[in-house]
Amino acid sequence: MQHFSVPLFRAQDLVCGRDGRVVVSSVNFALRAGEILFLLGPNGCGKTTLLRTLLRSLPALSGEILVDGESVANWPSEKFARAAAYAPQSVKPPFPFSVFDMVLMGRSAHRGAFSAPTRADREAADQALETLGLNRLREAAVTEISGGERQLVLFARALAQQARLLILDEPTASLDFGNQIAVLDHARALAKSEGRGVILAAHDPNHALAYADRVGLIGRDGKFSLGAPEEMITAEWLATTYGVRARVVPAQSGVPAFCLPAPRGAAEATCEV
Ligand SMILES: Nc1ncnc2c1ncn2[C@@H]1O[C@H](COP(=O)(O)OP(=O)(O)OP(=O)(O)O)[C@@H](O)[C@H]1O
Repeated sequence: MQHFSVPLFRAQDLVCGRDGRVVVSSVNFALRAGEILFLLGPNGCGKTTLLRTLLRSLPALSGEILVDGESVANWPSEKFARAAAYAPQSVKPPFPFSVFDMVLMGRSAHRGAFSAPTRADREAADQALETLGLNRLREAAVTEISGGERQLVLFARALAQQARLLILDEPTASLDFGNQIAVLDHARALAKSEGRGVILAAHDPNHALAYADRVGLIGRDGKFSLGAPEEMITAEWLATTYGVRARVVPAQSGVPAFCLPAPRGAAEATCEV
């Protein structure tokens, strides 16, 4: 039996890169069932590189990845895919699969490569479409829907995979305000009600302040650092990382902390911390 204190997922002294060049270093974290980890950092700092390394689709330059305390280095890909599901940044697929077939692809880890989908596979795909309000697009070609709709389809495909760990690359980037909150609420429900682990790359610090249990920051130098959201997302960090003056309002009376950027040229007094 799994001891309760063993994290669902752990990255240990991980160094990630492209073509042998180090992009992100000093990655150390343990994610427990029920936790949400946000990754934040400027464009090009290495969030996708790190996520793809965690997923083993890019080789780690050094370090180790463990699921339930076991190194995944030699796991067959089907076994790893049953543990970890991925929704990439929105991409336009090369073939006009139907939305339903695209979501059904999330089930391929649960059956042999050449086996027909089972009833359980179809039910899982239907459930994911229903959850995200995508039923009306069920038969639409994924090449003929909007960018935001395609992003929801990629999230639905990851949901259909029913893995214990969800890795989401900017899942709200092309979504309207309502769908951003719906996706984040759903990710939180999966963590808090079903005990899944969620790792999510994002750009909006307010999303991390409202939804993260912990935040991993990647600096422009590629160094990874980890902490509680309000420890990591400070006015100083926003200024040095993005050159944005902002006021960070601490959590109070059930309202999560949030940051309020001041437009350049606005009076200094508007963003006192
Ligand atoms: N396919 C690739 N081949 C080689 N280098 C790449 C490739 N994709 C990205 N890079 C480089 O790797 C570094 C990290 O890129 P990555 O996409 O991981 O950053 P990111 O933080 O996810 O960026 P963004 O916020 O813009 O999505 C950058 O220097 C980028 O130019």
